[in-house]
Amino acid sequence: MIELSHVSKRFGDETAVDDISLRVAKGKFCALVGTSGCGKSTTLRMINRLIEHSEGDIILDGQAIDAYDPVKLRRRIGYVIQHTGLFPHWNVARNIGLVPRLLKWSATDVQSRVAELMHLLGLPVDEFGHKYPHQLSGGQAQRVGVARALAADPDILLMDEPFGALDPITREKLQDELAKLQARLHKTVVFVTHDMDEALKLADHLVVMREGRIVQQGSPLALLQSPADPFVESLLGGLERGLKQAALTRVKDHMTSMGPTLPAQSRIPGTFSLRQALSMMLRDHSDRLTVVDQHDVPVGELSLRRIIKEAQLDNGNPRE
Ligand SMILES: Nc1ncnc2c1ncn2[C@@H]1O[C@H](COP(=O)(O)OP(=O)(O)OP(=O)(O)O)[C@@H](O)[C@H]1O
Repeated sequence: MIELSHVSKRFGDETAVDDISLRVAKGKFCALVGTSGCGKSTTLRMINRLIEHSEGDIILDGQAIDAYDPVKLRRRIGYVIQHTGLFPHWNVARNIGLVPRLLKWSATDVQSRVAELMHLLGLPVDEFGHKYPHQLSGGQAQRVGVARALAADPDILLMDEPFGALDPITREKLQDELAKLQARLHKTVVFVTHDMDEALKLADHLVVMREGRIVQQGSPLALLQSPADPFVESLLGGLERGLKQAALTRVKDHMTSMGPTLPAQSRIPGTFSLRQALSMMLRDHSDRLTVVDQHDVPVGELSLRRIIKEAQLDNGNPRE
């Protein structure tokens, strides 16, 4: 668990981070969002002591970070940055094995861990192990950065705009891969991004910062349902907020049982989102969908009326 309690950071006269408190439970994914210069990266770097905090307490697994040796602390925490930070004159395998080597793992253990991680990140060791960073695409280099951060199996992963420099398609692919990886590895993650959609997609806990302070934090759905002020609302997409909320809500959680009428022709898997359901209704000129399970067997139905009613309920308005 990571806990920040009344933490501030001053650079000379400037307060970069101003009295913030937040807690990331073990295995949870926390995203820090906010406009440029609001203190996101400083917050992240205080956690691994790349920057020392000026005030307050930062506690990792019950112990104040001041009690750890900074170098040992950083070896326990994975860190991924936007431009990978790979050593250009080292090949991929050597880059990934960096921390295990520093921790004095045996050569055989390092080698098998590197191969395991490269397999996990979709970079076969035979093909990529001997390449140098300049021979990789942006997406491949970023995967190597993630593999390197995971090499010594840290409990905590800090990620600073890791996909910020990638094109939208590669970025989305890496987000999906990270979500899958997280579902499997359950790291405690703090992730900095400018991209609210990326944060909404990945985070269990969303923290919105402005001018060094936290303006709101909570689950993505809670923030979408009741943004604290117009700033948070505009970051969350203003008028698009309804669709973003629908994107986080699954069809199977809102379907009703099959009615007595003929089932609708359009079929949607229950695992799809209400946003995808709305899109399908628009495409098929239909206000009703048949919900199917993984074997394409009908298990319920979803109507436009139902989606709108549920949205009213989620926003705290009574049902009609
Ligand atoms: N080493 C430093 N010395 C002086 N001021 C700094 C230093 N590092 C950061 N700052 C200042 O602290 C404030 C917060 O910076 P920080 O990098 O944490 O913001 P950010 O939210 O991560 O921004 P961005 O999204 O643009 O990366 C900024 O005003 C920045 O100029």
